[in-house]
Amino acid sequence: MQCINRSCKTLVAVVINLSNRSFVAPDRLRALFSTVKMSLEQAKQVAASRAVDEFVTNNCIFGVGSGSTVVYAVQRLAERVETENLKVTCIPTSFQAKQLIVKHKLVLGELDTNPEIDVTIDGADEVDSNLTLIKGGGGCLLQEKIVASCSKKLIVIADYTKDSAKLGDRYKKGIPIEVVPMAYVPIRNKIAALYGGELKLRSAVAKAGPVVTDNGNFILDWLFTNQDLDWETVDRDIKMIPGVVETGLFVKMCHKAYFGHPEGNVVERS
Ligand SMILES: O=C[C@H](O)[C@H](O)[C@H](O)COP(=O)(O)O
Repeated sequence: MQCINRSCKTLVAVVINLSNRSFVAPDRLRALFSTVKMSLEQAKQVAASRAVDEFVTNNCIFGVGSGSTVVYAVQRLAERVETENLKVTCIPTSFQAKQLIVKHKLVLGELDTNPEIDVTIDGADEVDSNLTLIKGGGGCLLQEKIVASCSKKLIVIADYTKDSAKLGDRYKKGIPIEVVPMAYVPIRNKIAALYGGELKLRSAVAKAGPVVTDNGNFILDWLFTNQDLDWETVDRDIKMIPGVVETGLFVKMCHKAYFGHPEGNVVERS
């Protein structure tokens, strides 16, 4: 872990050198970036394992969140199911989550048969000091919010870079808003008129045109400018606009958050 810290410091030095226009060998730079990325993955993994160890119990109904951090939670869950012979029914929050459940040979459930979930473990794009969340960086906000709303507890797992005092301090891509495709322009205008900022239709990476969600909708990313808004009111106001399906604002839903650090420690907030 000291090695990771050293690498982070070296990377900072490299960036300073770059800004001073000193020469840096590309291979060395690539290696440093990859070390920092590795340490972020380790941070996600320790947070995920801690949450699964603390909240998953025998016979529980378990909501499986979406995103890269949740991958580690499902891996840890599969280990525990195997070694402790646990019975856990998993409710997915996305196509990705469903694939993870199937890949790890876990029991797949659905809200039709399990409308009450004991605990859901999910990632987040940003978590503020009140446990208000921005979610939906991966486009899964709608099913994530439905599953969270059916859960006795929503537990967030994240690396330390998601831990924020105020929304917008660290996550710069805005608040995702899932909308019915035909309404994206009027919705964009109405939100800008209500609260300001800029709304961008999210573009797909390996496809021409916009991202289409698991539910066949579009995503607007709202780059808000006022960080001191009452997020509960904002969430309600935006959802009143016809054509808005859901927002990535999760207010008063999160029970506890675990932030993993590269050194292996986990900071908890509840
Ligand atoms: O739509 C995606 C979800 O809200 C994710 O939980 C969120 O984007 C965090 O993902 P990651 O764990 O990859 O940072």
